Amino acid sequence: MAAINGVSPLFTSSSSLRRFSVRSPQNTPTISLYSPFTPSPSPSLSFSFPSISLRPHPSAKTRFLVIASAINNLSQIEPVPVPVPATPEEFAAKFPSDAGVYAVFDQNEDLQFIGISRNIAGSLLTHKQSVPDLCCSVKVGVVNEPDRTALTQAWKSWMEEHIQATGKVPPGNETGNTTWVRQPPKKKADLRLTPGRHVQLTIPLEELIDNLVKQNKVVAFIKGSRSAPMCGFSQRVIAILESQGVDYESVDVLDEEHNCGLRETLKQYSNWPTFPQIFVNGELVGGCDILSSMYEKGELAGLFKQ
Ligand SMILES: N[C@@H](CCC(=O)N[C@@H](CS)C(=O)NCC(=O)O)C(=O)O
Ligand code: FES
Repeated sequence: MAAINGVSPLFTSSSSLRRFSVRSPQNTPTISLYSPFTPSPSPSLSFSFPSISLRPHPSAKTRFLVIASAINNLSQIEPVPVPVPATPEEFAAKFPSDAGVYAVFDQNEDLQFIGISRNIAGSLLTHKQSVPDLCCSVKVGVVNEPDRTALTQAWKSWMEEHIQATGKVPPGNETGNTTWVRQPPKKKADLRLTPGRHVQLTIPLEELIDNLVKQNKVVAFIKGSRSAPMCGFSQRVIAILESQGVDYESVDVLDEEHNCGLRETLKQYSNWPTFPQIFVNGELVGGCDILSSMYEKGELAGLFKQ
């Protein structure tokens, strides 16, 4: 059963909202609406999708004035200005951290994007930080019992309303527009010992390795790149390092273009015959077995703190 709460712009937190129920005559989903407004004539409203009528919740001391409705009344919700600066505290105070739908407007009050979120305040903060100019005010609708169907229905309802009113999809919802999509954090590039085979360095490879492991706190020599390890042992150590949240460098020993000769020279430098090889503070810690064992014993945090 879906329940949807429209959040009024006049309130700074969801806890201060009053709740009303909306029930369809055919007993289709109950929708709860929050309204900041004081008594009004008993409301009765029909929506095209889904077909429902409004009436005050029996326990409500005040009656519902149809302004802060959620799914079929996007146009009737006053937008809430987005706080600047964009801090988690400001957003948590101003917007609910519940699941629901939200519509974002730019400074010209043009609707840019309609989104679904499991944490509306969190999503809005991310948007404000990544596209501040497009994110000036928002309308928010909290969805109670927010299963996938209820959320999708709420989103679809707002989207249909906007398309009906303007004849177009908000730019941020157009196919291929990734402005509002959370991008996965970019992985660091692997380090390279040389610019390429075409440049003949006069510095011996041992010295390059020595500099590299001494100038970087954690270095993993692996087969393949950190984003696409070419061997299960290397993959395992990358996963372990990532799980620790440690800032580390990686070097691909199979990259003969930029690390020509590294595979054999490193074995001599470290006196260790296999890869991966993990160095911390210029010292070889070991390979996959040793790192895995330290991980299982919970010893890695201490190692990386040194
Ligand atoms: N037991 C080793 C497993 C790693 C291993 O056996 N690596 C092999 C296969 S990837 C290797 O590097 N052989 C030398 C080479 O390929 O040059 C560890 O703990 O790291
Ligand atoms: S490349 Fe075959 S086991 Fe590592």
